[in-house]
Amino acid sequence: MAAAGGSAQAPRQYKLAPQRELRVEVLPDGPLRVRLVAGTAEIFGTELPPEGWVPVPPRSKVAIFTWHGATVELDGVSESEYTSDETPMVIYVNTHAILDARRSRARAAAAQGGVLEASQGPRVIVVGPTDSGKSTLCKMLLSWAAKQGWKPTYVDLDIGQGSITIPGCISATPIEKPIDIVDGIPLEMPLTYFYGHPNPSINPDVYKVLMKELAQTLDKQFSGNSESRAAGMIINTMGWVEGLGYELLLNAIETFEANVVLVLGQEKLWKMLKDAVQSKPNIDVVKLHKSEGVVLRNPKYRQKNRSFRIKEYFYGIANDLAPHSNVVNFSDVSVYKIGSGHQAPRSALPIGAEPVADPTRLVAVNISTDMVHTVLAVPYAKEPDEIISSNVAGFIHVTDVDIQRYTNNQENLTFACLCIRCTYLASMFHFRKKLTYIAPCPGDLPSKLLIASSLTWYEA
Ligand SMILES: Nc1ncnc2c1ncn2[C@@H]1O[C@H](COP(=O)(O)OP(=O)(O)OP(=O)(O)O)[C@@H](O)[C@H]1O
Repeated sequence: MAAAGGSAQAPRQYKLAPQRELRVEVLPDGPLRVRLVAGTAEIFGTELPPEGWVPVPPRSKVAIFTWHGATVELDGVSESEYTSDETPMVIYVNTHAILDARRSRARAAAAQGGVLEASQGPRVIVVGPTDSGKSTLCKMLLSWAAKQGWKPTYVDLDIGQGSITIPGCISATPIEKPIDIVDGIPLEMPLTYFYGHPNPSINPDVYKVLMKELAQTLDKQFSGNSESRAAGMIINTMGWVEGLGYELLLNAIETFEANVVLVLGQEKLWKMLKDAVQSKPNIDVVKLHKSEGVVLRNPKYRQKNRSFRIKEYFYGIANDLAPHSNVVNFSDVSVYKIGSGHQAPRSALPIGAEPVADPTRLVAVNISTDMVHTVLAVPYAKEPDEIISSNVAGFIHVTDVDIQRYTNNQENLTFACLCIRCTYLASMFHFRKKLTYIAPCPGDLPSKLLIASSLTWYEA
């Protein structure tokens, strides 16, 4: 076992015996790279190429694992690095083999024109407390399946981290090849629904509605694509497994019709879920060991990581993208918030009816300086009432809201207030009312409708 730490480190080689892994934590400002010198090794299911250096992204915590033995070389500074032979990898790969057999059975059933249910591959949901290795296990199961030619669908319900697009979203995307060690989950074809907050307790009903929308859309896609249907889904979930969090997990199992529940590292949760679904014999609830290598991340780290995920959306993981700055008039866009939770006033209701909060109500919001530094989603919706069921085309980040910059250009002058001071000002100036934002691509926004959020990112 070898340890390391912060200061300059010379390139060093590790000879790994079969089924051993080298665990490395990369510093926030990296850089660190790895090279396979001999044998074969993989990072969370994706093989290291036989030649050349592979950069390991800053802040990442990885395990370089070998099935048959390998020598690897590290170059750069790390926060820590050590080897271990205590890994649950054999159990994980056996789980993959069972899922794979189910995929093959589903494909065969589809070829024989059997009943629709038989042609459905495994719908796997991975659950467990925070830092139990859920996202990592999902990556491995997806990459191993893709390596064998399947195109499983990755569904990410973890709005706290957002591994497909940004936090605050629930998303799904087909995985066509092992997940790239540097670029992560491919961004080309995600199906994304915007919740807008990193915590489902802010509006659990909206979270449930969005899960339902996503599940229905995937069902439609599967009905026309027997290969995707046979490959099935791997669903990642939040680490919140108590109270409302547990209720939402049950809801997710039901909504996505999961038939395999993999429970990581918590006996109590496994028992609770097993009891909860005992009347459904088609659901297998399986307990798996958590890897000792999983790194614990405190709330401050998670908050920082959320900001980095937002930054990466606009600037790229390697900081190699250049977002485009744009300006729109307030009158060119309409911003909505989903689910204010406000109750309709009694006066607006029929006599005797009690006001009930509508958690999925759409509320138009005024553009204000409070929006600076927040993320707004751009849905494909053309009408406001389509917003909740619409997936999003992308996101913009508000960099400035200009409400009161005066100009002496007197066109389009509108003043609601008729007091002497305003009337005087109105005769000289008009308010510009412009919103400035960055977007990943140049050009006009694909929709005039925007969805507000509580997600913020402060450009350094
Ligand atoms: N064997 C390992 N060696 C080193 N690092 C690991 C190992 N397994 C997982 N990690 C790292 O530990 C961290 C936490 O793992 P992961 O994100 O999979 O947990 P999680 O249960 O999904 O977390 P969350 O609570 O955010 O949902 C990640 O940075 C991951 O890369």
